[in-house]
Amino acid sequence: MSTMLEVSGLNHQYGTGAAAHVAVNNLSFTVESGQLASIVGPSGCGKSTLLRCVAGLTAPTSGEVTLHGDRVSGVPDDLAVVFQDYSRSLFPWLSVAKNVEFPLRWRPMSKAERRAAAQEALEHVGLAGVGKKYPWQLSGGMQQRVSIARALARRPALLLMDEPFASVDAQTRFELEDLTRRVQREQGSTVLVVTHDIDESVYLSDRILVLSKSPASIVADLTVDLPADRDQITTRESAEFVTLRGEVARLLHGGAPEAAAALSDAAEWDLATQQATEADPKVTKPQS
Ligand SMILES: Nc1ncnc2c1ncn2[C@@H]1O[C@H](COP(=O)(O)OP(=O)(O)OP(=O)(O)O)[C@@H](O)[C@H]1O
Repeated sequence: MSTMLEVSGLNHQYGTGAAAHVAVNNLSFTVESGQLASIVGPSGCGKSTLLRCVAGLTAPTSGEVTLHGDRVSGVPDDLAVVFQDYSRSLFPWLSVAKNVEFPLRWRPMSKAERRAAAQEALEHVGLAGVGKKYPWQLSGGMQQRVSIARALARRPALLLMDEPFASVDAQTRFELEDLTRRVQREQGSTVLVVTHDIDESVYLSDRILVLSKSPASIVADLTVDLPADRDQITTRESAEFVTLRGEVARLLHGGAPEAAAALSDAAEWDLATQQATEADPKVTKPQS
């Protein structure tokens, strides 16, 4: 396997003097071509800052990022990012097909080739029939599928995903995790996912980089030795999954895996309660 991404001695500091805040501290790692790696770390530890530096959206204070050997300075043409907030990343005035085609406008492709690439990407994410609709006519999960299709249409050397499923319900999240794994394997893509969800990092990945509290540094680099064919029920019940989840939890929280499971459950509770409250304001979360 060849190295697709190399991060060397990366530091990032916001502000200067008394207001300075070091968000990322001397991070070094590589991601091999065709690998699906997750970055998991506590809230505010610097995950998004790291991702922005990798994407060329933020210049690191020091250190270097290279993509297939080329130094990243500005957003590389063959890199795509899927963000958490699909509602803000899709253009509401463009049809779904036009949204997916949009980043291809700068490629040396004919209109027909762009249209075909967009259609193929939509088929990959199970949305072959919705090209003429507008994003606001789709469910949240479908909109996030469109964002993924838009990223895939560019056949990126590296696909970055920043908390990509944090804004959808638990069932849709499972579907999107499976979709990501399937598409990644079909296309042999290299994917780096940032998540705060321990279970998701284990289920999705070939490898997990666990980050420390702020400023982010790597506390562990774990290989996920689960079968390539995964299933949301049997994989999550397997002894290997439970052991690895416990290991990540201990590294993150320095405590029992149950504590981390409770944290993950609490996050799902919050989301479910928020959705239920929007539907019926009388619904409230029970006090623990
Ligand atoms: N533009 C900015 N200016 C100053 N400080 C910032 C800026 N962006 C982020 N920070 C700070 O840098 C630290 C890391 O932020 P970052 O968003 O990278 O963390 P994160 O791990 O992605 O957080 P979360 O999991 O909550 O999304 C935080 O303390 C944050 O307040």
